[in-house]
Amino acid sequence: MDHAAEAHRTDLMTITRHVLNEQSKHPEARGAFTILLNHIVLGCKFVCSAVSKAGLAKLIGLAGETNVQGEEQKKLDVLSNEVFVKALISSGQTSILISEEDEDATFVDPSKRGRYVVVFDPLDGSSNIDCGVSIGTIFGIYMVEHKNDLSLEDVLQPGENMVAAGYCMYGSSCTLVLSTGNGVNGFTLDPSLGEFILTHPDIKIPKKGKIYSINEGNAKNWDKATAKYVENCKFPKDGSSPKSLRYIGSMVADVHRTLLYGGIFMYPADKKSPNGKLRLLYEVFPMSYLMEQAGGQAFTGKQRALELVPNNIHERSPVFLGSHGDVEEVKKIYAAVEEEST
Ligand SMILES: O=P(O)(O)OC[C@H]1O[C@](O)(COP(=O)(O)O)[C@@H](O)[C@@H]1O
Ligand SMILES: [Mg+2]
Ligand SMILES: [Mg+2]
Repeated sequence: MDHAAEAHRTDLMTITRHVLNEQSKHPEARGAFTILLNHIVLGCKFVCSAVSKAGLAKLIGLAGETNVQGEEQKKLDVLSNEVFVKALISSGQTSILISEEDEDATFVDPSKRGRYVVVFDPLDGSSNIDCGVSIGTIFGIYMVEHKNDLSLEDVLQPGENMVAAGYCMYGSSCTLVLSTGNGVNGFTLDPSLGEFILTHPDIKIPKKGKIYSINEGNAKNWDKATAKYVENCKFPKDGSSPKSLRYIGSMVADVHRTLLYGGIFMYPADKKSPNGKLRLLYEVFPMSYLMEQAGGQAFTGKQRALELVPNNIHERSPVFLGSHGDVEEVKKIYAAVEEEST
């Protein structure tokens, strides 16, 4: 066999094997992270299976109503939350969980505690469930030094302190994108094997893209800088071609496209929502972490997103993320508008 064929053969890699390889780079690691990740993967497979039956579940009773057997049908976002909370606690590796669906932080029982704090959006883009459009799960992972005397301070850390982040997209295929701080890799679930296989190794976002992604319905409330940037996407002053607009309304799907094709995804602050819409801990931070790891940028309109320090677990933040060059343009426009006003 020649070398090329040999290399091709060794490329078949499951997500577990990939994480074990990463672990071997840290001699002090004892496998706790691998166990945690296996449980996140389990949660993703579970939710993927539930999402694929979402339309069928409606045949026997609307979500949130009672089905013909008299059983309560759980809404998919509630079900997904239960799946992830159970999967994470039973990993034995978590200490605090923050979920979009739970008002308060969950402090894991000391007998089941590990060293990791997991922040997650169990089902992102839930308004798209009923029309079969891609939705997903987003997660970020922090590590705590100690397992006792834990407080919210252990969670309210800047995004740059995360040790890993990722998302799983439930779309035409089930795709898990992960970074453990050493680049970004994408895995696709082979349903017949029940395994996530490495299909997108070492993802790098294009330096500039041809797509912008924003909810244009909010235009009347935009600030000057956002309006100017979007105008420039449509009528570029440098004579280049206008960008195309794509907006799905599921952050996971919009960010996934941005990561693979390049361009920019924006959910800015505006007059109606001065902090934007997206949640800092479990939407903005994990996606910003992945973008930076793939060579892109994430900016809030004022600063690098990953440097923000959250004040509360469900805090919101504006975000502009994507290709390095496109986010750079937004930064320049914000700086110019700021200078004009001083
Ligand atoms: O409908 P809008 O205002 O454009 O908001 C879309 C954004 O809201 C979200 O759906 C919020 O996520 P949830 O479904 O988890 O609440 C993002 O996925 C998406 O980017
Ligand atoms: Mg969400
Ligand atoms: Mg959600």
